[in-house]
Amino acid sequence: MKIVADENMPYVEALFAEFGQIEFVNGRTLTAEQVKDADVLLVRSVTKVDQTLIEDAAKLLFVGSATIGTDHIDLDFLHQRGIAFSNAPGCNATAVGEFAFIALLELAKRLGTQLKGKVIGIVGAGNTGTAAAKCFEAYGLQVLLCDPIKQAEGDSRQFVSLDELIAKADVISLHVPITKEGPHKTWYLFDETRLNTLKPNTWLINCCRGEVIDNHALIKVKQTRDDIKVILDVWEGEPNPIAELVPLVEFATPHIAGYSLEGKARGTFMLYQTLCRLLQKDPSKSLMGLLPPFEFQQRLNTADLDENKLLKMCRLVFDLRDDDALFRQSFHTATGFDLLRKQHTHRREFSALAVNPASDNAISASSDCIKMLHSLGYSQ
Ligand SMILES: NC(=O)c1ccc[n+]([C@@H]2O[C@H](COP(=O)([O-])OP(=O)(O)OC[C@H]3O[C@@H](n4cnc5c(N)ncnc54)[C@H](O)[C@@H]3O)[C@@H](O)[C@H]2O)c1
Ligand SMILES: O=C(O)[C@H](O)[C@H](O)COP(=O)(O)O
Repeated sequence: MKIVADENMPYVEALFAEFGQIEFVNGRTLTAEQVKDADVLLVRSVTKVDQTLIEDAAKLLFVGSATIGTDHIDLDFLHQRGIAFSNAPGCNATAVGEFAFIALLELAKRLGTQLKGKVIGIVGAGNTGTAAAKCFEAYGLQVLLCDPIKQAEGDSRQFVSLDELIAKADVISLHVPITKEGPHKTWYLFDETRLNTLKPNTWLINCCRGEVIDNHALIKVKQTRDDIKVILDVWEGEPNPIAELVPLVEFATPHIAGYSLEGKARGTFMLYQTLCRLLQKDPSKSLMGLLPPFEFQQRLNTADLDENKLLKMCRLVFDLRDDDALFRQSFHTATGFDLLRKQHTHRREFSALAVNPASDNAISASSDCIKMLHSLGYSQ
């Protein structure tokens, strides 16, 4: 069996070698010629899988995308050809939720203010939106959810309309898929008109898909409204963000919100499980067996865990400032954006780090802080 896999997908060798020969390819420049004799194709969000790419791949039985989003896949064409497909829903949701939380702590620090006390509006209450809400709620923040689709399906959580969310939230975090049609289409959901309705001093963070915000309109609005603060992990026209926008953004990263080692491992592992099912084979590997331990010990006085100290704890797993600095240095070169992603050092999720009270410090104030850290996702 021949497996063609994106070279930037960790753990493919460890999980798929048992099925046959693996050929690693550059997913961005993948051609029909390279996939024509593949049985299995494993891709990331940068590969457009459509008729042009796989028309001649007569043996292709499975396409797997180690991503949450499926906007790069022509699902109808795969269905027509009878090729099995799986993405990896939820694989990197925790990573995205923690990214949004850490990024907003960083923004508060940079602006000399506090995240504590802010009202957070989450647009799209699926896997990543829910993971983000979990972090904000663990920190005691009020969260408003907007998801008309889930609301219509009878989801038991409380929802608000987008207009109400914009009017009430201090922070807006975007977590929708990109859709170009229908009553809830998200392409340019935040166009110039909507951006102009943001209340003064709103913080806007996008870690879903770049085109959910009209980036040209955002430049225009930011030029007259510096009170709005923006964090962007995703950009219109990736891998070529509009250069003029970058200096207007407080934190800029190259589509790596989902890049935790755990998230990457889960993504590849979910495709492995699907292929095992398809081939009616019992999986011989385990997810936990893939992840290296994260060893770190530090004595913290958690009795007074203020926001500064909380941010320091978050920086143990992910220091967003490094990615922001690297992005500004090299996003504008021809291959800069993709190289930043390829060379990204996968961070760990909060769960990789165990937090326990020191035996001589088990007073009730510290145990509240420890409970909060555990609710955020740190292990016991
Ligand atoms: N930056 C990254 O690294 C990264 C990582 C993972 C996912 N993503 C992107 O984030 C998107 C969301 O991921 P997810 O796992 O939460 O997906 P999901 O499908 O679990 O949730 C998306 C939610 O958005 C809701 N929605 C759709 N249209 C809406 C609208 N107009 N208004 C409000 N809600 C709407 C849906 O009902 C759904 O509940 C993915 O499709 C992917 O494009 C980015
Ligand atoms: O849809 C997703 O899962 C994310 O956007 C994902 O993090 C994209 O990462 P890539 O596949 O480009 O490595």
